[in-house]
Amino acid sequence: MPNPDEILNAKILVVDDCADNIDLMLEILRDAGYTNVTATMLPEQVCPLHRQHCYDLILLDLQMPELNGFQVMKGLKEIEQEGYLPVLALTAQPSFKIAALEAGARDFISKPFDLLEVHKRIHNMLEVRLLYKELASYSKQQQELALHDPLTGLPNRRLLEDRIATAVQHAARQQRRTAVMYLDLDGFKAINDTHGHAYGDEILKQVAQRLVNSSRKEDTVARIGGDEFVIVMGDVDALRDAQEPATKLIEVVAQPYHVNGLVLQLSTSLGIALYPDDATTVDNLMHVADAALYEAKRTGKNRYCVASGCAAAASAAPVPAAAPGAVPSAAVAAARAAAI
Ligand SMILES: Nc1nc2c(ncn2[C@@H]2O[C@H](COP(=O)(O)OP(=O)(O)OP(=O)(O)O)[C@@H](O)[C@H]2O)c(=O)[nH]1
Repeated sequence: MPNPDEILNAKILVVDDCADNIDLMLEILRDAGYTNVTATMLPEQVCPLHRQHCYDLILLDLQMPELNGFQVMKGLKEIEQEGYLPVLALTAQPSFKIAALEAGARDFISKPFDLLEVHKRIHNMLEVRLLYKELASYSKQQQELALHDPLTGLPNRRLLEDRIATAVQHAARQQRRTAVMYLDLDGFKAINDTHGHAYGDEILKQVAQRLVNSSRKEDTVARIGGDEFVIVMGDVDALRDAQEPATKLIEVVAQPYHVNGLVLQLSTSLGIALYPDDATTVDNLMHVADAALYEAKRTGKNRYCVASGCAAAASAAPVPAAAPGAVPSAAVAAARAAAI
């Protein structure tokens, strides 16, 4: 529920073609403690002003010569993105009251003003408006959470599948390819076991950031499980367009990590599947990329394999040496041993 300060700080616009009416309303609002109040005598300015300031309340006179309040509300409806018209209509015409509500106003105040009624209606409307905004922002937050991984902020599996489907549709229309790259860090369990889960979390966040920084803006980088990430590349012509980025990703993951005064290195394995060469559905692309990843793990880790012929395309990205003063984890040691 919005608190009294939030209500008094709400953004209010007064619209009236009569300067005396504006002065009176401004005085009423300021006396009541409202701090964020502006006014205009130009009805054609209401939409541009609302687009810019997103008012919590618009006190709108209905009878104005050039553009009346009903026309202003029509314009506001077109630009109001949240679907909530924060209009309180001001009218001296009893017959306009219902018409104003039908046109989208939330409530009305009759002229001449009854002070008590003005205060109550404005307060009640702001309370509902701010509550509506809180709910809208909570619901947006919930949607974000449902589609993103809370640790890294990356898209989760649900959003990833959607992105693959979109990329595949686009590729089908353009007669192009889509690459799905499935990454799994090598020996990550040992990092958790040696340095603790919180330390592992920090590494995962840094890996996520590096993958994002090394990918194109239009690619999707998702985290779909513990130490598993997937990158979707659209607009791919041939396998080599995925192989070069794959090598780069393996290299950036292998750069040293500085966490809690320790320097640590790790490697990653990666499987590549191409639409439409290796599979044509989202599930199958993921499945085939996962199988290629498994092959990369099986043949020594710290490399990529492609779905169509892993052995031939296996990358020989070197396992990085530990930096001076490094504390190599069991994971790195294992990866290095596997690569020798
Ligand atoms: N820190 C942290 N660890 C996680 C999280 N989710 C899963 N894990 C751990 O990540 C590890 C994943 O290890 P695996 O991929 O199974 O095994 P690995 O040691 O990486 O071995 P290979 O994949 O064969 O190289 C497991 O120990 C999980 O408990 C998380 O959110 N944070």
